[in-house]
Amino acid sequence: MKERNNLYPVFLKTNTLKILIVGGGNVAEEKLHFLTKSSPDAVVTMVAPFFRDGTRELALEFNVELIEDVYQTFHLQGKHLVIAATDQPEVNIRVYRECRERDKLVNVADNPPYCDFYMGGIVTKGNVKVAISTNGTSPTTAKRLRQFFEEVIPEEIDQMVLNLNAYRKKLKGDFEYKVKEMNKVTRSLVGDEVFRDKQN
Ligand SMILES: C[C@@]1(CC(=O)O)C2=NC(=C\c3[nH]c(c(CCC(=O)O)c3CC(=O)O)Cc3[nH]c(c(CC(=O)O)c3CCC(=O)O)/C=C3\N/C(=C\2)[C@@H](CCC(=O)O)[C@]3(C)CC(=O)O)/[C@H]1CCC(=O)O
Ligand SMILES: NC(=O)c1ccc[n+]([C@@H]2O[C@H](COP(=O)([O-])OP(=O)(O)OC[C@H]3O[C@@H](n4cnc5c(N)ncnc54)[C@H](O)[C@@H]3O)[C@@H](O)[C@H]2O)c1
Repeated sequence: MKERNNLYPVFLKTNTLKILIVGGGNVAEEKLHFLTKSSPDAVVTMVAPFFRDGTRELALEFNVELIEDVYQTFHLQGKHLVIAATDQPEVNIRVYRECRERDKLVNVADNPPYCDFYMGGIVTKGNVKVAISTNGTSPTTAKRLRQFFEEVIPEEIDQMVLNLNAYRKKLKGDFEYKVKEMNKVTRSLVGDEVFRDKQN
């Protein structure tokens, strides 16, 4: 059978969930960069004996706690999501194992078999967010698609969702009426051909 992406995307409230990144090198910094680009208010702790200068700058800007230490099991306490990105494969695998034992979601960066979840390519335009996954088959494609959508999705999309939100609040009627009305006013956003098969 043809392969398809069966992953289920969710939009995590990273301002209340606690994230741990193990490692402070290139890969850890890249993961931190994209995490804070999407979620500047994420609650992040990093543990490593060495941190890059760029990581220290990001940590200062985004209020990331840096612990200068080798990874120890107790660092997992209170964490919901864990990303392992050290250059020591045995440390990354230990983090993976100890997270699974504690029912914590874990991602060993760039190592698909050791990921409960993948980081995605992410486009943010105000309230609108698009997340991209290639099922772990081509991170480069995820990056290129992210760049493409950053270019083609207009900044004004945020004003549109705000206007629609305000319009919905003004509508008087039951849920069914509101659904119909919201679909009616947004019909022109998708091509006519969509309506040949669909009711809305
Ligand atoms: C999207 C993004 C998000 C982020 O990092 O936050 C992300 N990788 C990005 C970039 C990127 N990473 C790598 C390259 C070099 C290209 C290359 O070598 O092929 C580039 C491109 C570049 O840098 O140009 C290296 C790499 N990455 C993985 C492997 C292993 C493998 O492919 O098997 C290898 C080879 C390592 C090696 O050879 O040892 C694996 C993963 N990387 C993922 C996410 C997950 C899958 C996402 C999906 O489903 O598509 C997954 C599975 C796990 C994870 O890490 O979560 C971010 C772009 C952000 C942006 O630009 O917006
Ligand atoms: N740099 C890349 O773009 C790239 C791409 C693909 C794969 N990789 C692989 O990913 C791994 C990480 O690469 P990198 O460039 O980030 O390495 P790096 O040398 O820049 O960083 C390694 C980090 O791990 C930390 N570390 C080592 N032992 C630790 C421990 N016990 N507990 C906590 N932290 C510990 C170090 O202090 C350092 O901060 C390597 O195995 C590398 O081969 C790197």
